[in-house]
Amino acid sequence: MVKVTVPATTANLGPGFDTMGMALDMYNTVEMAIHDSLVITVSGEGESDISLNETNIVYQAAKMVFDQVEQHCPGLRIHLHNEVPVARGLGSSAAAVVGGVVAANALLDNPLCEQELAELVTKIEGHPDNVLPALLGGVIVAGWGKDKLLYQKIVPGIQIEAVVAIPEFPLATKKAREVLPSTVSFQDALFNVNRASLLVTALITNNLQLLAEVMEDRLHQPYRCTLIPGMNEVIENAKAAGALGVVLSGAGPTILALTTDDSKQVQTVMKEVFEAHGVKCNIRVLKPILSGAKIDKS
Ligand SMILES: Nc1ncnc2c1ncn2[C@@H]1O[C@H](COP(=O)(O)OP(=O)(O)O)[C@@H](O)[C@H]1O
Ligand SMILES: N[C@@H](CCOP(=O)(O)O)C(=O)O
Repeated sequence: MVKVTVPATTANLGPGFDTMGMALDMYNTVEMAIHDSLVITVSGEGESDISLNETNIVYQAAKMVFDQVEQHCPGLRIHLHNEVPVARGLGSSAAAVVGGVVAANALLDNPLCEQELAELVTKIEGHPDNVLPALLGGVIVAGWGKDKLLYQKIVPGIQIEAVVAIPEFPLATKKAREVLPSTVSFQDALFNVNRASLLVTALITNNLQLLAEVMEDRLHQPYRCTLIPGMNEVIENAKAAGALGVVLSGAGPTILALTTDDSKQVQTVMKEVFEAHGVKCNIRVLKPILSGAKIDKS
């Protein structure tokens, strides 16, 4: 039996749409063993909603590893324990995909190397900005090159915390991608190239002042705010309360505010402004983590 622990992630980080993401200290676990049939059990977040049959994406991801090494996928006994809320923009699907792939690879004595795992989870999820930080930890910048996935892990030297305001309503990433435009203006494209480049620079040089200035986006947030009541007001008021960058976490609806010191005021403001717009939310204070999926084999 193998047990894989996978972190939550916050993808995009504002301007880094489908390109940048960061691992956070909230975890899902996947326990997997070969069995005479497929048996899936779930506890924690999503325990009454997550599929218990072949459509479960942890199983689907695991099966793709067996397919890739041209081995028949046996029956599997899978237990999932989830801390990551489902369809809230904290990488629950990414944690499921990474957990399934890493667990199956471990059951097969790790035939797939890191690059192969990174490319497989990205192909399954469709973009690298949540699955790669879930796999590798830290902040990841990634995208497809001509014939391979290009990625780089950044280890920020700055001590920051992430206040996340997690609305009680779910927003499926698929739905949040459907509202995105097929084309954007040259000015908006240039804006995001500029801010994403400056964001990477701020993280590498530990420049907090620059970080606070550049976590802005024109490619996805202006369109997704129509799906999340109070989103823009939560972002603006959290910044006014002293947060550094405040962005939509992944495809939402969670809003993430980076802070460096006492975040009590930021937490209060985020909760109150969401509630003023009829949205109940949970507030969690998370920390960026530098490690990704971890395997325990017994
Ligand atoms: N622990 C899990 N095990 C299996 N499937 C999961 C798990 N967590 C999430 N999922 C699947 O991922 C879907 C949510 O993915 P998505 O819409 O991308 O939201 P998120 O922003 O949380 O990644 C759920 O509907 C469910 O099908
Ligand atoms: N770049 C994607 C990221 C989705 O992250 P998730 O945690 O919401 O699954 C997007 O913004 O659609």
